[in-house]
Amino acid sequence: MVVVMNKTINTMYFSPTGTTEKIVSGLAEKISEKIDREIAIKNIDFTLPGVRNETVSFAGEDVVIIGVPVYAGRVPNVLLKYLNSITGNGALAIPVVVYGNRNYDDALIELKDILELNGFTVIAGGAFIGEHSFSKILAQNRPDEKDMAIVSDFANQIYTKITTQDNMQTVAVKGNRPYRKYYMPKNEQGIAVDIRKVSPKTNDNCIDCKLCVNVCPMGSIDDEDVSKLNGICIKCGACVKKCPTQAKYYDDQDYLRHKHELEVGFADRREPELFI
Ligand SMILES: Cc1cc2nc3c(=O)[nH]c(=O)nc-3n(C[C@H](O)[C@H](O)[C@H](O)COP(=O)(O)O)c2cc1C
Repeated sequence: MVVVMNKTINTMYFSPTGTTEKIVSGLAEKISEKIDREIAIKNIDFTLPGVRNETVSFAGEDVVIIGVPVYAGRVPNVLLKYLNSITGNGALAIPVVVYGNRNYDDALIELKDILELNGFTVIAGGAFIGEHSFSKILAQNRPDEKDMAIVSDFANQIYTKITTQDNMQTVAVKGNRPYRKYYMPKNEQGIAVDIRKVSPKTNDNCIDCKLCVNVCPMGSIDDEDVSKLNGICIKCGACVKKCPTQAKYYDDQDYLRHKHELEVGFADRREPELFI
């Protein structure tokens, strides 16, 4: 039997430190390798704010692999408006969430619900692990080779599902409804602390290359004075991890305590979870 897949493979991701991009692109590449003809993967990287002003809509012949990092156990709230504006028109979707080895809580079910409300048919979903945005040691260098082997296996399963089922079955994923509240760090007394106002400082290593200005997903770093913020900071880690001279750092005690607590408390390796 010759299996024909007349689908266009699309990827969409928000990925300030690149781990979500690695999983989503890896999945798309592995699926397209199975298809017996040259196909181009269409990609929308919506990490930068300008891209999120453009409207996006799909059609029935599209397969869309869409990924976001897990922030506070949920889909990053700054993305909700954009995500809700994407139209599926019956396209098949594979939601992917990538988390920093603590937990993905209700992020995957939330992303799946958003996609279904937008008119997508959700046929598979996955939660993967990426190096934590706050840390250089928590889930260090993940996704790694072992993760990418699981990505490859997941791609095979997705390909099989798409090419063998006439009536695409939707998938159930792990998570609670109603969703749990946004996860909040606690201080030494066990009281929840709000680190939303925390933002990175800039030290003398800064060579004013403006890279941070160009990678900030909120477009918040002042072009003239890169130590100044003109908008909100979501603590995504892009400016800190991408700075070529390690000039961006945090000194907020609650933030640093939380980071340490995560590094100590969630050191045991977690493994990807696939739903299909
Ligand atoms: C504001 C914020 C909140 C986060 N919350 C969680 C969380 O609840 N659970 C978790 O395991 N990781 C959490 N992370 C870590 C990221 O989900 C993880 O590092 C992810 O791989 C980052 O994706 P990216 O490389 O595509 O930016 C959080 C990161 C940030 C910036």
